[in-house]
Amino acid sequence: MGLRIVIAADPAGVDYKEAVKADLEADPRVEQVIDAGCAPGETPLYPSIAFPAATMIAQGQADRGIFFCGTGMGMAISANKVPGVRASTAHDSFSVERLIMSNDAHVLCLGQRVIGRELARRLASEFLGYTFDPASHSKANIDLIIEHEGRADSRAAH
Ligand SMILES: O=C(CO)[C@H](O)COP(=O)(O)O
Repeated sequence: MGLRIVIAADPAGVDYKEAVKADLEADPRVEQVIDAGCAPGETPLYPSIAFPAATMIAQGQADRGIFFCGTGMGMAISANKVPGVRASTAHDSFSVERLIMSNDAHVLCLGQRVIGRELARRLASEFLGYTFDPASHSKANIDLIIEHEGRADSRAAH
């Protein structure tokens, strides 16, 4: 079964979102592309786009996300506030590889004001090519993050 990818951007990242969206729609590894906005010409604040987009992953409606803003950082910070979602900016091939292989992340965040369009398109494609190995030594790190989130949730509930 193919990947379900949610894409999202604020106004500073929308041009790259549109370019990557076209790539994903032509990618045989991708089963579904979900565009969580914004549309060109809209002017939302980035958290208002990132929260619902990341929630789609937390709720199992999407497998991974590729989010865009000026630097990639605001979208990453916002996405990480959604429990269960791991997101980071990564602007080179090695970091994108480790984002999956070390961090089992769900969301790659890219900065339209930081890297060129062709590099963004390439990194988005590379991001889909990796699958986390649950037998790797990195699993213990991920488990500790998940355990911490569980504790944080139970504290919030009391
Ligand atoms: O890059 C951004 C957030 O990390 C966003 O696209 C622009 O944010 P701003 O500098 O607060 O306008």
